[in-house]
Amino acid sequence: MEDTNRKNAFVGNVEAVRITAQSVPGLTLFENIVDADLQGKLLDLIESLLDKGRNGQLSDGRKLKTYSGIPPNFAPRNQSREMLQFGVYTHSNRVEPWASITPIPPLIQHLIDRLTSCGVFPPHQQPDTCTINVYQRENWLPPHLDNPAFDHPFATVSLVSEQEVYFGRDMTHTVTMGDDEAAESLGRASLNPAHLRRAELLQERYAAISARLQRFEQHAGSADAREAKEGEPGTEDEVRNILSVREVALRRRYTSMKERLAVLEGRAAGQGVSILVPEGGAGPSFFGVEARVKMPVGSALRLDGPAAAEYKHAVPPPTSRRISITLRHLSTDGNGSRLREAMSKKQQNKENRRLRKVGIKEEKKRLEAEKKLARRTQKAAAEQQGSAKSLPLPAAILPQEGGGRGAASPADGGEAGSEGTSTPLLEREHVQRVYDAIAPQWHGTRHSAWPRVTAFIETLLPGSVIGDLGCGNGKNLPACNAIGVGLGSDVSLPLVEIAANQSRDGCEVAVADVVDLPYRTGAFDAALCIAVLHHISTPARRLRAISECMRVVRVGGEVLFYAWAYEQEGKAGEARSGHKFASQDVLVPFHLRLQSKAAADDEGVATQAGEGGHEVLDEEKRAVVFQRYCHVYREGELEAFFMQLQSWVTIVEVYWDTGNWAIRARKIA
Ligand SMILES: O=C(O)CCC(=O)C(=O)O
Ligand SMILES: [Fe+2]
Repeated sequence: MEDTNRKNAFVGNVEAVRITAQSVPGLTLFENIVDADLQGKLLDLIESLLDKGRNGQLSDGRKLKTYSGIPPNFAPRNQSREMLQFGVYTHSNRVEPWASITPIPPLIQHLIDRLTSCGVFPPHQQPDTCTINVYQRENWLPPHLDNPAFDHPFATVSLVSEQEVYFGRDMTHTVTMGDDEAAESLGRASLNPAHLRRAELLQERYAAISARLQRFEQHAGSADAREAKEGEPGTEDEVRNILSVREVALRRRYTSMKERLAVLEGRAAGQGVSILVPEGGAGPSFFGVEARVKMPVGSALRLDGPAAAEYKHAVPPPTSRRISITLRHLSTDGNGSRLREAMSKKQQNKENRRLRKVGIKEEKKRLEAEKKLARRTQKAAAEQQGSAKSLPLPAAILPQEGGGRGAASPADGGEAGSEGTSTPLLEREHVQRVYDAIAPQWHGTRHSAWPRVTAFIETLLPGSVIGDLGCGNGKNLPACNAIGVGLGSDVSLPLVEIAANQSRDGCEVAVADVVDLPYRTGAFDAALCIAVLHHISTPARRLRAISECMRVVRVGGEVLFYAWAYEQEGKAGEARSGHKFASQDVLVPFHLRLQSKAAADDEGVATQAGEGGHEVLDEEKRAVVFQRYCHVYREGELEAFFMQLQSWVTIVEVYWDTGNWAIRARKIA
């Protein structure tokens, strides 16, 4: 009785309902369906049920699913909202008719009656389910079609604040959480959301980097140039040149991304759809939006025909807290029985199992990530080993300090008077030539940065300019480019050529010996020198390589060095390589499969160091065996070099990682 009175009172208070057909077929907006008085009463009911739900008090002796909070795994993305449901329970767009839930309350039934009397619902198909969505400012819903178990039409009433709803047949979305990207594209390659997001990130990075470059340029002409020693790049002009080369490279990448962005936007416009990116960068972006419908407070939006069946709808984050009430009718099957009855016990069990799985999905993801890290660490150890045992290096072919070069002849380029900067024959034959020849096969098995190297890169400030000194095939460069800009150099041209293509937009790389780097003093914010020092054949050149790496970072910048360790036994629980070295100076064989050798010969890469190298054919294994020179470092040996640089370099960290000694050092002056 009480209910009937209310109904009469409310109907009398509402102004004429305005009905607007929208551009999407089957979509109709009904304005002024709910007046302030009815909204007030609905909000009182909703707030009191929310209070009870949050406190676990919505129960009639059984556990009721009437209230659901935001699932913890959705919370970081805000891709959700609090919910109250009546009649039938739905969860992530799945209908679960067997779940215990409160029946439709009289006030909601009153709202349904009102909608029916205004022509929103046909009298013969009154909604029997209700979902109330409570959105905080950052909450949103991704593009979706409502579960087909619901009849059409269905309708949503909007309360508290005005809200836009998006429609699009191929609408997709991505989510950006600060600097993180969780691409959730659902197809449509022509509007690949990941491309778009990359462009935005690049734009942010560009701004950060160009601000830094400007500051750099202001100082460069004064302090650095004056301090520059003879023979080092550092005069004002040289500084400006290097800066402008770097800036041109950045600008080129930036421009190419901007162009790609414009093409995407143009293509979208040509298809009559738009791309909507969140203000401030964080939040959901929507792609392929064909219509945007503003729902005033108190309006109802009815979806029927194509608007319900073909067009996805999405709810972007509201400008302030918003509540919606969606009213739907659960389908009947051919026999007139409800889905609840039609769903067999077996199906229900299957569904329950699936839901439990969803519950442990997060845990599984975590375990998978852990396993992946362990696999990568093992792989790093395996990469280090090579397939065959190393041989001690005959002492005679080791270059001698103080001008002698062992077996190298003067024509090979003497070291006297050049402070060890010209590459000795041993390194040219047993390092550079080997890598030149094996580059494609090497690249095929070295895919990503080692975990602790990645961890170091990820500690750097966004926009950092990072040198990868001895970059090999460039496997560290994508991680550098994800934070800022990575510039790589390596002694092997074929490897550098591979490295150039490691990132989608290309990488800035150069051919250089690490003992003589072509970069201006202080050019980088940080640098890597990974698996390089063990290929350097004399103590003078090792010292020179370390000080070159330190020279090219700015004061305050850090360099991470990794070099192969003589000690191959890790501590208990650590990954170990199991390798035993016969001596500290060794030749480590690399088996180049014959096919690759032929391919390499075709490209002329194996012949760069001249014909008649050291490699031998192993017909049985169908491989050409190259010998890589390595000097493996004993504990403390690398630190000793740093002692000599004490006045301007300090060691921050020393550790053993899967068969390598690692040193993180900072430039302090
Ligand atoms: O809150 C809205 O406006 C729409 C809600 C919705 O689409 C849904 O719950 O399926
Ligand atoms: Fe929906």
